[in-house]
Amino acid sequence: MKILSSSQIRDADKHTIENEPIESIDLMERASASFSKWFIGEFPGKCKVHVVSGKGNNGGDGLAVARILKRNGYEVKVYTTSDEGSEDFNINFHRLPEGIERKVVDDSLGSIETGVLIDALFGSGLDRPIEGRYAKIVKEINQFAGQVVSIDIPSGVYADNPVDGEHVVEATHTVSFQLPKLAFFMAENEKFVGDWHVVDIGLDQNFIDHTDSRIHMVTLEDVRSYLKKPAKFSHKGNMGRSMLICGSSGKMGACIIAARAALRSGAGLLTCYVPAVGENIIQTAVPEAMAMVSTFQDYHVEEANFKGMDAVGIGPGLGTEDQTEMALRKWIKQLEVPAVIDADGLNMISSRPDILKHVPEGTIFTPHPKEFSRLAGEAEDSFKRLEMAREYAKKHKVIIVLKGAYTAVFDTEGSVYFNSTGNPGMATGGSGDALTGIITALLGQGYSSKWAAIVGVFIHGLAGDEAAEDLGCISMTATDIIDYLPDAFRHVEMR
Ligand SMILES: NC(=O)C1=CN([C@@H]2O[C@H](COP(=O)(O)OP(=O)(O)OC[C@H]3O[C@@H](n4cnc5c(N)ncnc54)[C@H](OP(=O)(O)O)[C@@H]3O)[C@@H](O)[C@H]2O)[C@@H](O)CC1
Ligand SMILES: [K+]
Repeated sequence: MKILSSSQIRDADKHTIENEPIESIDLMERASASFSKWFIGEFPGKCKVHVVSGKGNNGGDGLAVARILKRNGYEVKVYTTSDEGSEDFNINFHRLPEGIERKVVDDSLGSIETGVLIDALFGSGLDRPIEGRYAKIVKEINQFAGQVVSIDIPSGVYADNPVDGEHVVEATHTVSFQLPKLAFFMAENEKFVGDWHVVDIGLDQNFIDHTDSRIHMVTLEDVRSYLKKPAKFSHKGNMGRSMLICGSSGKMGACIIAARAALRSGAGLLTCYVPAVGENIIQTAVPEAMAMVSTFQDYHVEEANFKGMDAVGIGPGLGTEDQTEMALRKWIKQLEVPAVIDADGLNMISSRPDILKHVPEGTIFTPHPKEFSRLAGEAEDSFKRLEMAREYAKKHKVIIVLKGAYTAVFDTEGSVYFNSTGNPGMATGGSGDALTGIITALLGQGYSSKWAAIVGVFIHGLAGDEAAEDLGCISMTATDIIDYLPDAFRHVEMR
């Protein structure tokens, strides 16, 4: 699914009005009906609803929603910051039926004790920080003890830029029209956006399809269409020969997790290249994998032999010994197959950036934000980090998997794909090692680097979601994520 900027959405809105054709006020009615349908589903008990409307079209939506909810049996009170506003605001202001309490407010809503508050103060037309009387209203909204539902976007949040003021509505839910907004994927906006939802308002799909956007959200349908099904005559040899270069004394767990995840992701033949300390451990814990053993006891020092391999995963539990760093340099120089580099592998590249020039095009890096800042420098905010990661991926011709609440995959052409699965329970030791194993296995099965990363991240998150459903976010471990991989793959396969 594409993510469009505010101005692109405005163009889609204009195009729809001209070409459907539909009057602007009727499009507002359609949007408000979609919002109300969501609202009624979420709050079926006929609670008291407080609608706070600004003077623009976001406020106009609020007024139409007030009318629709009243018709559906809710007790509704409307607060407007003026009695006049945009053309469509004015029409909906006059359409407010009897029986809806109205209040034109200056800088205070007055005391609101119960019910649900709908925030329609500002939408995508916000163009400066919220100040003065509006700031006081936002403060009151944030002091309200009940749930706050923002129409389209929380007031004070910009769709495409970082928040620049102190006064921003902290919504429990945000119901966005047609498409999600880039702002929803940024960690610092989580407290403003709450849980977000998208409702269809019937903007011209053809227009959206032909609008150029390099920002996407990966959906189940996307992954479904890219998932390779094993051919009828497949055998272990053509399901990919993959190698994981992993482990050091005290860090063999990372290796076991990556190996198990790779096997659960369809790796045909898996070899784990480990230091001697790891031989018995890996052979016992993961009997399905072969072990290639370094002569050195505690960590990696030598060249691995990649001959006959289809994909390589480098990183889980490697440690950052100087000699391992020397080895990493050699591995990277002799890489001729697709590879994913994670964790200690990335840390070593950060401390020796000259290694970068030897990294083959299309290699996948899977940093979390801290690892990314070691690679590319600190970013002021998530929007800047997004631009930095996009530039880094383009410049070095690598695929970046930037891990976070919404893990983002950056391809070498400047496009970014936000993942839509996963939960906070996955921020647990070993979770990243599992992802490395999954992506290595997919590379081995012939997925392009970009789609191995996108599909791998989605499946990893989906397995985490299935695990969380049964076990809860607090108790789940990386091993649980692996145990739920079969469910996740089945879920994607199901039609
Ligand atoms: N996309 C779609 O297809 C559809 C979109 N729809 C809806 O339209 C919404 C966008 O509406 P919108 O353009 O009228 O803007 P909105 O946010 O209501 O602001 C209005 C005015 O507020 C002002 N203002 C700005 N910042 C300010 C500040 N800090 N402090 C004080 N004032 C400030 C500024 O006016 P100014 O004061 O500069 O004259 C601005 O023009 C969108 O979010 C969605 O809900 C649906 O109805 C139908 C389909
Ligand atoms: K709003």
